[in-house]
Amino acid sequence: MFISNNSFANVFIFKFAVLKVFDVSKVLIIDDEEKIRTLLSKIISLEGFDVVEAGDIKTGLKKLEIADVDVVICDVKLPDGSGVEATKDIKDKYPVTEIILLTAYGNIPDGVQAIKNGAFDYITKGDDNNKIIPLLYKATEKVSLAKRVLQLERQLANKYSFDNIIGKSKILNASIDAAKKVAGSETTVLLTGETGTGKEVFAQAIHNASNRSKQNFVAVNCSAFSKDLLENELFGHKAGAFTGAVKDSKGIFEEANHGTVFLDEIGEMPLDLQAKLLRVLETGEFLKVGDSKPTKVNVRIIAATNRNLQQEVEEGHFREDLFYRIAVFQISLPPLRERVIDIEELAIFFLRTFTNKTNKKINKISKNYLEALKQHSWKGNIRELKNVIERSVILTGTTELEEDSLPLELQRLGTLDNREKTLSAFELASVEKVHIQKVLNYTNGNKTETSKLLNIALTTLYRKIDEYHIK
Ligand SMILES: Nc1ncnc2c1ncn2[C@@H]1O[C@H](COP(=O)(O)OP(=O)(O)OP(=O)(O)O)[C@@H](O)[C@H]1O
Repeated sequence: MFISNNSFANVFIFKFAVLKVFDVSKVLIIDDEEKIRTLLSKIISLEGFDVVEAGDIKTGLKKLEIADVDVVICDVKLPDGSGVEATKDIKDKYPVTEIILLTAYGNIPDGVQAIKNGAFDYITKGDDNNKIIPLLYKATEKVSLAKRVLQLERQLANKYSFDNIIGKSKILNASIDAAKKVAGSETTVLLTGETGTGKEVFAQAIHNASNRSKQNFVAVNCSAFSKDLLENELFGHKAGAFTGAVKDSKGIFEEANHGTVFLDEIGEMPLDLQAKLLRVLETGEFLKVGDSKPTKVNVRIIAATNRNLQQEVEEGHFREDLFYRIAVFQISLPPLRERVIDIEELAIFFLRTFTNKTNKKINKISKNYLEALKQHSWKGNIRELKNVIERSVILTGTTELEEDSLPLELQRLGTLDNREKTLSAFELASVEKVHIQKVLNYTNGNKTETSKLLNIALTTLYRKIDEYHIK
């Protein structure tokens, strides 16, 4: 039982009408007494909140799955369990949602336990009538702040600007200049380049330098989904569109409304989705899966590919009209082997990143190590370099990165000045060294097992390890 006083509604509608400063928040009332639910619902709706109701915990949990609820007002004694216990389950599943418990008169322990279980607060039915609306405002304020923090954290994690794109080479700077010029416009941009050349980093820098920087930047990798999943990911769906679609769901285009959508690996997008994308580009409209009414959005598109899209068009894999629509402004990102001059700066940057993470005191990169980096062909570009440095930092126990901490395929088996001490890549012994190292890796460094697998005596293995300087 909750309110018996009818003047309650009038007092609070008057008192708090002026305080309506938040977006419409959704409140779920879980109470088995219909009269109370209806009255509470009326009062809360009059305050401008969007209200949903449930008569028991099970129905309440279902409503939580379907609606984006900010605050739950929950009775303690419900036909299928206790609201105090349900608080725990709800907070586990929806940590941002706040819960206000309605406890029985004089039952403080319930309230205390509810707060221990994560409730925002509790009020005593009938006694604390005048507290419900102010408490609701406080709870919704906490929810909006939590949502804002989540959004800011997401933005911060993605905060790339042109200033922290590392590299001084002319070829990279030409790409940066072009990107800076186009950033402030609304033009669709196509970034091309091999894998790991920094296309996503550029896309984020363009977004952050644009007028849309305070809005969402949402990235999707078109090659990571099947056709149906990608359609759902991009455009969202209506409840009931397919088995399991219990509630309306926003797609990436809606999430990024007023912001930027980054379509990575656009060359992998199936042809019929390309038609839908063209429509978004031309009209700003699309149909959600299972919907008959178009949804309108305002997004800027930045696309990226490591394929030759022109060739994909010629081969019939990519729509020509879409190609011309997205390739308005193309920026190509150079592979790392074409900007060897940037390798040192990048290596120092990643060394700093990983020593900070691991608390190691490595502050130097040896000449040989750097030379080996410069001679490598870097098919995985900056991503590969980053991984190589991370590996070396893990393996290094001194203050300097040495060549022997590099993967074997990067180690130059001998430099010009100490050729006599090391092995030429053509010598049979170099193959033996690599093979022993591989078997040692396979056995996690277990020498007895390694010698057995190699079919040599353990003493021979030790001799060879010493001879080839295997670590
Ligand atoms: N100029 C740069 N300075 C520092 N880090 C960079 C730079 N460019 C790329 N990186 C880093 O290299 C990695 C690969 O970059 P990114 O994901 O942007 O490449 P990509 O071209 O989009 O790759 P893919 O085509 O495989 O999606 C990331 O970890 C990124 O942080």
